[in-house]
Amino acid sequence: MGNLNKEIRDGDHPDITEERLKSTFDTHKMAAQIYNSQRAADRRNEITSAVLKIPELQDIKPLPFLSREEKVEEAARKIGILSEHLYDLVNVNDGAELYHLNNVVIGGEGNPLALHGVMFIPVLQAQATDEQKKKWLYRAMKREIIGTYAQTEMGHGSNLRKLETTATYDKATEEFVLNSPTTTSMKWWPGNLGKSTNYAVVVATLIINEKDYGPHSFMVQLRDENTHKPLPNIEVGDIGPKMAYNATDNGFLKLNHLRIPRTNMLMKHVKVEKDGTYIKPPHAKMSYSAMVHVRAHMNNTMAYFLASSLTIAVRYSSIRRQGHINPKEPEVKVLEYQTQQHRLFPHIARAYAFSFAGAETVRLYEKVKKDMESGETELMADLHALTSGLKSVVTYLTMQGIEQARQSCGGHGYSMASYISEIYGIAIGGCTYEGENMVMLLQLARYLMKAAKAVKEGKKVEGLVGYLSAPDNRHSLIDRTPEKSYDTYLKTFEHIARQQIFRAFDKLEKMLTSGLPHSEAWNKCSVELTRASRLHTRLFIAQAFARRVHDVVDFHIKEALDDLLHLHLNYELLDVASYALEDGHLCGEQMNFIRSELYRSLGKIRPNAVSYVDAWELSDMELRSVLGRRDGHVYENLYKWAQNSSLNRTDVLPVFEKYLKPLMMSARKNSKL
Ligand SMILES: CC(C)(COP(=O)(O)OP(=O)(O)OC[C@H]1O[C@@H](n2cnc3c(N)ncnc32)[C@H](O)[C@@H]1OP(=O)(O)O)[C@@H](O)C(=O)NCCC(=O)NCCSC(=O)/C=C/CCCCCCCCCCCCC(=O)O
Ligand SMILES: Cc1cc2nc3c(=O)[nH]c(=O)nc-3n(C[C@H](O)[C@H](O)[C@H](O)COP(=O)(O)OP(=O)(O)OC[C@H]3O[C@@H](n4cnc5c(N)ncnc54)[C@H](O)[C@@H]3O)c2cc1C
Repeated sequence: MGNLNKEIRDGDHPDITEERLKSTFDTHKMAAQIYNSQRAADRRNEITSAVLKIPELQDIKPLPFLSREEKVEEAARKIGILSEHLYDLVNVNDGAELYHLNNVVIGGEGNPLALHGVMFIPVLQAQATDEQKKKWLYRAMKREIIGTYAQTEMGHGSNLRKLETTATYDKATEEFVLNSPTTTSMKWWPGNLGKSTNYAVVVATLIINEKDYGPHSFMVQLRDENTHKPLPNIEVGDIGPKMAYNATDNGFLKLNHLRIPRTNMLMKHVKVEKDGTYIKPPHAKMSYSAMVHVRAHMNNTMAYFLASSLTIAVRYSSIRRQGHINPKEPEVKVLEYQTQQHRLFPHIARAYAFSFAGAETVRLYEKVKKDMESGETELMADLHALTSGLKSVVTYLTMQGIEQARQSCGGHGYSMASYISEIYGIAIGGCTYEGENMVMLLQLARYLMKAAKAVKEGKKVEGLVGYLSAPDNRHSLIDRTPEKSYDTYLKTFEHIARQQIFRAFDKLEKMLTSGLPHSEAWNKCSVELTRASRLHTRLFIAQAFARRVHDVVDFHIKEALDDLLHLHLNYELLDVASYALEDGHLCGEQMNFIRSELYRSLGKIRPNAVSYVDAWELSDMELRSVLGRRDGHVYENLYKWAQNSSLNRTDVLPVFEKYLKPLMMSARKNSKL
């Protein structure tokens, strides 16, 4: 039998090889769990190998040494080369293959086609009529035109009802007049809007006969297809550097009474007829589909960002030696410290959990998308609730995990050589885009409050909130039953979420009965409401993890995932235990049990730690991290990496003659006086 860990190679750092030799499971079989099939895991590696053979697709130098302009240019250069090889490298109809190709070749900092693939094409697929698809979608798919999704304005992002960009129907000419009447009405933020795209789906408030019909989507050509110059009545540009994600030209757009044909409104579900008659869509929020598309996929993206940071941190922790546990023995790998394990391993478990919850979410999304094709909208509310909660919880916990990974690398974690700070910057954008996290938690809370009301009225609720009408134990059975089952944990999570949902509900009801208007009462309860949403979502994540482990057939993979799940349940429960201690559902003795199970889990995970992260099969090319190198040879490469610094081009910088020398000379002169 070969090595179970597939990353073992001759010449690797012995400390990392030692870790890999301990693996109890086949890392490539584990990759099949993470990427949802063996075929998908194989394809990732095939794509990476093919890319490595194309010299023009390699980074010209480490990305942190590029200026913003160079980053934008480098991403565009690679997009150009990629299009020559695209059909040989991937199945272009497979989103996961395209996503992987992008991560390997370009990375997370963005590229001119980022929004084209993630929002422009999906919005046309979901909202364009067949005729409109012929006109724009097929050209977009061939990349004859490049587009983006322009919704957010300088003054409004969360509250779509107050978008100031107007699309006023002119019956006489059968046109919409698009206008940005104020500074705050300028579109502000859309990815690639600034410089790359020549088309955009612009979301504007529809006005017919002075009546406001709310946000609707319109296709707008922004630039000439040949010269790329902005068209008349259009002002467009880049919004400037950001915390990260700087290869992307997030942009602004001002429309000055721009006229577009009536047929440029995306009209698959909603219509404005020639005479200005408005025909409602089957569901009022069908036009929000592009946002739901991204939210549904974000769990997997976040799992990927988290796993990338952890791969870097865990590999580095296995070659970094510092200090002693036994003073008579050599310095230990920092991974031996319990604090280091506690800092990293629960986040490894979360990365797996997010990936499994993500797979379930994408399945539901695909079903709803298919239903919507035929005007069926029943599951839209469930999907919106689920994606709103997950988007918020997963991005927030990812942020925590990446920062822990950075700190766990000590000083070198702070260097861009680790690349963790860039991953952090990119990932935390997710807390804001596609709906600010608090706003989206409150969307889920609306759904939860409706379910709580139904239960209070004696109705049975099902599906994602089914547990609200299921029987509950007064006391948790953790450590109270002979068999060790995850059900006792999941029931405890259910209890906690249920209690909080009803606590928020009761508080809200009390305020409403006291005569407070709904919106004011809602605001006064909103912290409790967001807590309810978080607990409900964390329950869903734990359940999704347990469902996946339950379904795994391979004994060794099941055992390894079971260890991670055990860690996850104990760690997460400790994190929210105060809710269960409050009403005596858990007692001090059970808390001691959960804590000792957590520490036991850390020890159980330890031998497989490197293998759990290796199983994500993230190549050196896509990690772009000196600390996270597969071969563990960090130190000599840190030194090589620093040679790229432009400050090292000369021994003496001009600033010496200009500023430092005069400063020192004058100080010396003064001290002689
Ligand atoms: C939802 C809002 C907050 C409120 O909307 P509004 O219309 O004002 O609400 P109300 O009238 O009050 O109605 C509320 C009711 O409506 C229900 N509702 C709301 N939305 C939906 C929905 N989508 N589906 C179903 N139902 C819905 C809601 O439940 C209420 O029902 P009820 O009354 O309680 O019964 C809205 O204002 C809003 O959404 N705000 C947030 C704005 C937002 O999200 N903006 C996003 C702009 S675009 C953007 O940010 C883009 C970012 C790009 C990032 C790029 C990086 C990408 C990386 C990710 C990679 C993804 C990979 C993809 C891979 C692939 O493509 O294959
Ligand atoms: C990297 C990045 C990429 C982006 N890409 C795009 C894109 O391609 N296309 C596009 O159209 N947009 C894009 N955006 C914009 C993004 O979607 C919005 O910034 C986001 O939806 C948040 O809206 P906002 O900026 O108006 O935040 P605000 O709503 O102003 O948030 C400020 C604060 O107010 C709070 N708040 C607001 N409303 C409520 C409420 N009702 N209840 C309680 N609290 C509230 C929020 O929680 C937050 O704390 C992008 C943003 C980023 C950072």
